[in-house]
Amino acid sequence: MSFTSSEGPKTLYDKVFEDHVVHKDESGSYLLYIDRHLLHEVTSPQAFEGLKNAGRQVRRTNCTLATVDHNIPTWSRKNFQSTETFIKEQDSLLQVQTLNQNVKDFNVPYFGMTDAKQGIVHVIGPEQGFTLPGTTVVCGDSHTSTHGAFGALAFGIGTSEVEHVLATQTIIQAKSKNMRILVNGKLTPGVTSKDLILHIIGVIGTAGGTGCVIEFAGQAIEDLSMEARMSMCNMAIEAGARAGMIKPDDITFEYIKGRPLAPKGAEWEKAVKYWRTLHTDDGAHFDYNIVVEAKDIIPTITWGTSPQDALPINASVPDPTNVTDPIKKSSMERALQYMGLKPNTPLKSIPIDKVFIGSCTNSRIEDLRAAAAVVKGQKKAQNVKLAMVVPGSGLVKQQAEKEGLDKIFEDAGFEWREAGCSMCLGMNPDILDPEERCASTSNRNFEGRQGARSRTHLMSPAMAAAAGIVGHFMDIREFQYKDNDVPKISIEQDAQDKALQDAVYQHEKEPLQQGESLDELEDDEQKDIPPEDHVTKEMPVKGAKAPVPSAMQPFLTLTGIAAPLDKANVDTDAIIPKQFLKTIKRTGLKAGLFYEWRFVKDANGKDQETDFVLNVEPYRKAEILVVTGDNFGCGSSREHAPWALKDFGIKSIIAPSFGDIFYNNSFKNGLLPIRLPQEVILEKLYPLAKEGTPLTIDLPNQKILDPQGNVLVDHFDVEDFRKHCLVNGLDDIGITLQKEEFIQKYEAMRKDRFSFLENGSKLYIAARGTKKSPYGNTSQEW
Ligand SMILES: CC(C)[C@H](C(=O)O)[C@@H](O)C(=O)O
Ligand code: SF4
Repeated sequence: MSFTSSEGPKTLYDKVFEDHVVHKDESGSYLLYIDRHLLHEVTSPQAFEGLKNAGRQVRRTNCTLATVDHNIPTWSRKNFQSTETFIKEQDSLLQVQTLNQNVKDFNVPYFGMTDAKQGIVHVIGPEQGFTLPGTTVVCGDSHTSTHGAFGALAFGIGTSEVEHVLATQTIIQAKSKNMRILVNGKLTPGVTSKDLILHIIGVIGTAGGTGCVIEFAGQAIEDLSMEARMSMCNMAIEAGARAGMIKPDDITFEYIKGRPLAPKGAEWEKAVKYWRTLHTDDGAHFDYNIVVEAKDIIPTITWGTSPQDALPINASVPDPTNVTDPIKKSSMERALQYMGLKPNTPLKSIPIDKVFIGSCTNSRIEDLRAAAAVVKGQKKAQNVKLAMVVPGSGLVKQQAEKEGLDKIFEDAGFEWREAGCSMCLGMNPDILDPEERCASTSNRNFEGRQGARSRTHLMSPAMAAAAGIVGHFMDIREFQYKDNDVPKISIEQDAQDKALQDAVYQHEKEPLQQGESLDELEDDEQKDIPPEDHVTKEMPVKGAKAPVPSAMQPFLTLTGIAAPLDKANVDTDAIIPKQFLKTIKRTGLKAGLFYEWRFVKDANGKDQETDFVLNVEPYRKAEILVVTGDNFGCGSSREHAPWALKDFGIKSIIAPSFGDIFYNNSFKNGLLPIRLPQEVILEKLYPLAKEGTPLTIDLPNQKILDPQGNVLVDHFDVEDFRKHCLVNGLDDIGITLQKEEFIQKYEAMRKDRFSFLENGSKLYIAARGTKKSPYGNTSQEW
């Protein structure tokens, strides 16, 4: 039974999407059921607060799994006593404590700091078998696209949507376009999926996938291990896509089988039968088709401040004098200045200061093995001040230690750390000093990403490790390995992986009795789990007030000063840098808006205003932003970006295109993003904004006018449903809760057809409070 029935051949995305439609309204907007919801401490506090204020509960705790990752220090937890003593930064501590409390209040399964299963949210989901093919997976985090490697429809959402999913287990979605990136042939030795995805982003650009779900297909993709597939899909968001997907196959099933939250026994068989139907049908329509020849790709790194600034390692730093497009030329000049690079310098000759091996892109066991293979028997270069290796989860760490990888790194002078996001974003103490250059396996090289004025170059784990050994970037294919016994840049899944992984899981459980298999034990455990449907439905919510209708200010007509911004690819890290994300409130973010662009430090370390447009009259009172370049709000899912803009007084942003998640988040906060062709902006709106002339945005009539009432733009597009909500100041959750009947109908169908999804994270709800800490402490968070 399907809730929608479109005829004809379908793409993988079409199939998964259609199998989750709860309701489609007249305006064409869909309500989709969410199977898996991951939570972390940065984007959830305001969502839980919203639930509490409205007296709402978590609809399905067993579809939910929480962990801490962004804020936590990566230094040793051997002497861990309490979160309070371990986390020194008070704002980081507050976010972690808030999550600790929220998971208790709402009975959400949680891997806290004393749990060996804790780790980066996109590492733990797959590792536990929580992420499954054909599921919808969301998280208040842009790199949720990672989970698409399993043939799941997985995408990042903002905090308002986190609240929506917690309350309703659904999300309001428009259908995306289908894009296929076909990678023909085989990758050559030394070339990994990280090189492949950097190459692809270099070709299609960071806005290339906007509005699309990308399916990665072809021989080179099918040959990839699950871990390598995850690195690919992880960075689909850097190509601007809503999600990345790869058809599930035997490699996928083999990876999932036996994981703690994966279906077992007959449910496993039923699941695999369904999962085998999840592939693009012959003749299915793709809106965009891109073909890449695997043999053409060589190890690739970034030189600039956007993931699209990717080049083969044997290239040189680009020269802006060769660029004619003025916007591209000036952004290249700025990037080179920021990165401290001279045009035409060979990439291989650039020295580095630090190495970071980690992040949700490349912190899994296979990544660590590839890096260890390079490092084995070698020593970190003298000029490299720090090389740190941060495993993606406690379980990855344990496995690496069993294999002796920690020793290999430490012998070479690399630091071996505890799991977390770490220097990928530096919300914890792991940051670069100003102007330090880092060889990093992460996914974003934005300005200030790894610390104020930091310089990030993205690359594969083996390339980052090699840079740490020789002290500058190098082509991994030319690297002289010391020890031939260790696997070199393995792209294949090692069968031993899972055996070891299973051993780790087993260690986590009660010791097995003689003759008892792990499978049997898990089946028994699952029998003990109380029959759940809406486990928390009757649960009193601590701190809950009487239900209040939450409504926004209606948006009708806006007349205001429009600030001109002549930039492309303005990412949400630039709109609101990471240090301002450590709040548990939605307000008070004005001071952080465009912080690195609005302020410089004086000799006394005090903030002084720059000549950035919002510091100049009359734009200090701007209510509209007129942006000339594409892809405004790309990158992170942080809803703090629209919160900060709103706090400043901005109510509408006009740009040629927007980052998908930012676009969504804006509407949820009463902020109107308007897409217009670049030539219209340049000809009609930008000149008026430059001279300080106010603009009028008439949302009901979808027009833009000048102060005399002359029509400048006689039509802009906005989806009916979004317009309806803005014009009437309506709250999405309230609207969705009125569709309870449809949600229940879907859930009844799901219980039958997708019974193998029912348990979800229930194992950890039942187990809560009974397990011992692997570190031997009695933990309050356990
Ligand atoms: C903090 C979170 C909102 C953010 C994201 O969405 O990506 C972070 O993980 C990042 O990588 O910038
Ligand atoms: S991109 Fe970095 S900060 Fe964001 S979830 Fe991944 S590891 Fe964490």
